[in-house]
Amino acid sequence: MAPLPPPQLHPIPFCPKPTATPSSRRKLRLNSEIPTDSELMELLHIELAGEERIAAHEFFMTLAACNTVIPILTHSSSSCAILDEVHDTVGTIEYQGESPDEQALVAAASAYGYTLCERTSGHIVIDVNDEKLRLDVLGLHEFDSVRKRMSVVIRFPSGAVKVLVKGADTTMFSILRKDHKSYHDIQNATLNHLNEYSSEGLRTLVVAARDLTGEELEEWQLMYEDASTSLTDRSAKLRQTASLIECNLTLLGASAIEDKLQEGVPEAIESLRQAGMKVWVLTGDKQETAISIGMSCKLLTSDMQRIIINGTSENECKRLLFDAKVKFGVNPASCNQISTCQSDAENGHHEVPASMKSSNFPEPHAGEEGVSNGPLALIIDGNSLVYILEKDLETELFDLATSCRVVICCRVAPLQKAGIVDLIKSRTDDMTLAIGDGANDVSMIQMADVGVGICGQEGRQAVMASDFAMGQFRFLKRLLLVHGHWNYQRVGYLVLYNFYRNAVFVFMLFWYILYAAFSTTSALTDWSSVFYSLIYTSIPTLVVGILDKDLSHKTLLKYPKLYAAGYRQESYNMKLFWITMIDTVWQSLVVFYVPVFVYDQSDIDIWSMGSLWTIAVVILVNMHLAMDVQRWLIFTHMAIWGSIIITYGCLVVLDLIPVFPNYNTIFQLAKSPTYWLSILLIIVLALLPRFIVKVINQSFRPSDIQIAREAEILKKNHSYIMSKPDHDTS
Ligand SMILES: Nc1ncnc2c1ncn2[C@@H]1O[C@H](COP(=O)(O)OP(=O)(O)OP(=O)(O)O)[C@@H](O)[C@H]1O
Ligand SMILES: [Mg+2]
Repeated sequence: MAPLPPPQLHPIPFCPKPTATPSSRRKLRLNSEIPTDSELMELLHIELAGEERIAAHEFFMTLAACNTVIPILTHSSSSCAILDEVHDTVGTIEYQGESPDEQALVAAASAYGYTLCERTSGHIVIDVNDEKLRLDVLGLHEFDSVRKRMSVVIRFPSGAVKVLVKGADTTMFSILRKDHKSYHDIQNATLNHLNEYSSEGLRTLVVAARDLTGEELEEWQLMYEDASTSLTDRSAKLRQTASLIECNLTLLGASAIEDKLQEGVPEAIESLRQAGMKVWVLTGDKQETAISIGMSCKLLTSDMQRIIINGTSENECKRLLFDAKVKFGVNPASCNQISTCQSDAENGHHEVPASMKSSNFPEPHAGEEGVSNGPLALIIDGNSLVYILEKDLETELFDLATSCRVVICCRVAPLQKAGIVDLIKSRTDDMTLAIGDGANDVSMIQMADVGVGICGQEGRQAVMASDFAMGQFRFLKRLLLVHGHWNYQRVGYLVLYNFYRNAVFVFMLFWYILYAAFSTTSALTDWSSVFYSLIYTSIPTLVVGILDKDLSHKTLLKYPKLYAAGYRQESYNMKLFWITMIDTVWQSLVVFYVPVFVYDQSDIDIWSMGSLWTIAVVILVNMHLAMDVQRWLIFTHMAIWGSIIITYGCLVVLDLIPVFPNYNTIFQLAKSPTYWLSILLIIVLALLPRFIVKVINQSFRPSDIQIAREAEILKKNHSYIMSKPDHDTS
């Protein structure tokens, strides 16, 4: 008998927490916000006979049974366990599960009258149009990203045993029964529907089932038992067991689920791109779905030229890559700076995209002579990646991919996602960032330099494997553009400052050793040497390192290009390091020699000189820091000026102890104005070159950050003046 075309489940809006609708004698119903197809509904309510009716019945039974969703009765006087009892009360049922897609499918099945209402380890109960069916679950082959399908073996009350399977079209069509005479018609009709749905950006699934014979069941049961209790290679054995029964299936239908983009995804991606990052999408979804999602998050635009690589053999992939390179004039990539970031642009229940950021990433070659005019977008599928990543075609892919503005890899397995990140990591010096929300993103998150997990509805595996966790994709913009920028500036400055802070002190001691002709005497007390790093100068370093901000978060979010300072290494680079070191040598010479010259003709003792050097160097490094502080807070004032006061306090205390050689020195010194004037002279002379260079740089060669800062300050002052009442401004 030729089965009729399979029923198509119409796009179902995702309904995360459906609740029961109060209707008399219908005990467990979800809130019917889910739109249903009236024709299909009618079909499902006629007598269970005829191929179309049976296929529709089995389709919804599969949706309700083939999943790992757990129904939770939150408020009900009824119990599904009492199967034959008739209840008038209404229960509220909620579905909980790892996959939001499955929750949506179970909710959809419920809307069509197939309500999953109980699940234990051994059985499930499905309410089929008010008749409760208890089905024994003999085994479950969980979904995995390699098989891209899942199956469940069910014994029906009639004694028949069936395997119900659902999965991605790519892996489902190969395991369907092909001897059926109308197989091709059904397959083509389903494929057309699938293409239609996926080009609308919907996530599609194919549903199929078959009866198991007694022998098949026996053989499978033996293998399943062995595999599920195996201590070694368990997942491989289970996969092998699954393949035993996941074959010769009858196609029942296909479903499509809308996976809405999270709020703010297109804007976030746009900002990341403006900041100079290259965004790549790595998804397990179908190509059409991925392209549609790419369009809706504005990653792909209509003016882009698409290079599609869908090879089925190594040679074909090679040819496609080569042709694309020739056609679009792609030269071998010479870039050495790329960064990656995988982004979950979708709703929490649909993890997805991966991306790469580049600083000096070679700009797309599109637009070259006789070639193309628009930017390039590379779309490549998982099948091709099998040949490309595992063979010697990586270089070709790298050249092509780095020449494209956008890269979308679809139907990729978790390890392929990691492979792509590795491709960029191993061939460039740039930082890669991967972001995702599903278990299939874990390998990629771990492979990338920075892994970000989104706490979505797909479980917590991605979050557990990540360096940073966030609730939504759009927060990535703030994480990178604001916190990334601030942290880079702070760390860059602090590294230089700490080198300077320690080196200026050591150089000062070094000049003394030279001056004293290596006499092994010491001018500074041991206490001063220890306290210098520990007390006198440590707190300002910490406070500025934690609290300083060069620009406000508003400016940084408004002008994503300011992020470029990071990958241009503006805050810390070799040039800056050596300039700082030269400045350090100058400052240490000033600190040491000014007192030497000032007190040249006096009879001052060495401990007094040491005391002067100590306080001078502490004031100097704090003034140096004060010159660079960008945002003055009460804590910054307290830390910087407080450190100088504390240093004086410590010197006074130490000089009060008669057994110390420096006893009383500070009291003698502080009496004379020469002491105070020499400190002033040291500070002015030491910081003068630095001050002049800063002024020249800011006036004649301001960086983007300095310009933005100036604009921010002027605007603030301007708005302050504008907002002042008349009598104030007058
Ligand atoms: N629970 C499931 N049961 C059966 N098939 C599934 C299930 N979840 C996903 N699939 C199918 O397997 C495919 C691959 O899933 P996978 O989780 O690797 O990627 P994805 O969820 O589509 O995309 P992303 O990379 O964005 O997570 C899906 O596109 C879908 O067709
Ligand atoms: Mg997924």
